[in-house]
Amino acid sequence: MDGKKIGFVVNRRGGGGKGGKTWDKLEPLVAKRLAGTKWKVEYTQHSGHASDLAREFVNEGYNIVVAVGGDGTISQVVNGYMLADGNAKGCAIGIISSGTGGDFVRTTKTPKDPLQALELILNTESTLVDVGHVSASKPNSPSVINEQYFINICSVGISGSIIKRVESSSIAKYISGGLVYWLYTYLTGLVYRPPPVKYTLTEGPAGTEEGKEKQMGLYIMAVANGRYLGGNMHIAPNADISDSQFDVVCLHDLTLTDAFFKASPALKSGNLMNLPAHQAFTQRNAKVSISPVNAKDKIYVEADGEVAGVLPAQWKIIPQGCRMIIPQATKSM
Ligand SMILES: Nc1ncnc2c1ncn2[C@@H]1O[C@H](COP(=O)(O)OP(=O)(O)OP(=O)(O)O)[C@@H](O)[C@H]1O
Repeated sequence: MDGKKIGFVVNRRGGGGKGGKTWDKLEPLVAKRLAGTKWKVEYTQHSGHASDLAREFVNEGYNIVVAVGGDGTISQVVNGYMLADGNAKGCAIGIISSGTGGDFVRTTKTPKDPLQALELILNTESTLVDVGHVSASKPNSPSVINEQYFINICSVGISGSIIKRVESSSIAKYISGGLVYWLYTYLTGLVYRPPPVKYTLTEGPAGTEEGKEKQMGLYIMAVANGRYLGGNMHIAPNADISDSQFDVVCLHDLTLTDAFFKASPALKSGNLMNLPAHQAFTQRNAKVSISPVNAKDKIYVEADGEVAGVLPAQWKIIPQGCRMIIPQATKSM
């Protein structure tokens, strides 16, 4: 750690307060372990603050920025890092997971134990991983485009509706994050009807099969860098965070019965491709675009578990855009 500077971005609210508890236990050990090394902790004060803090750490020449929180915090740290050009500045991201869903660390196999995660950060070389980028319309001003990075999965369809309901919910402050998510997943499942959308996978020359615009009734399309979403749904079992491509996994034109009795169990077990081809497909792509057939349909896009906008939206991958300290075995998954 000679001469290195380490910044910790701590979301004390992550995992319904688990982030704060994790950090309080870890801080004395960090102080001991990093004696003689320059390190600093900053606490998030509001939603989105983790991005600003990560950007400041990168700009101040920190070599490692550690996200202490859940998928939302990791995602915001990645956004700040990308905006500050962290890779070019020789900075890497570390993760101490203390959130609710923990989907990204499930893919990277980052230890759940905070002490083990800290030791990993202090003793492992960083590796280059891909970063996703999405541009989507702002929900209340469709002419304004929201651009952001994501590290795990960005999805649209029922998942976007669930996240939108969770974020707007007034009961969220009274019951646990996991329970709120579970509740809205079932409620949304009952009322969701796949809206018609147009989509293109990979930009091929107009008129060719590659760049051809197609149409479907959208149940869910996951533009995946990582493998899990929604707290352990194994939606993209073959996704690789360093192959320079997304795994695009799509479920479409499902009836309510098929969604509950076929798609949900298949999602949990990672066997989506056992569904018939007219209801599911998976494809490797670096670029994706989707727009609603009916302009008035508000179809929500979520990125790393937070609302990122509404359709129309476009995705592109930034190959090896970010340095991350993750277990070595996940380099070539
Ligand atoms: N001080 C704060 N006040 C209010 N919200 C905050 C604060 N700090 C962070 N947040 C927000 O808390 C949200 C949730 O954080 P995070 O994703 O780390 O935990 P989680 O949702 O419990 O875990 P997961 O995303 O893994 O399910 C993020 O949207 C973040 O912007």
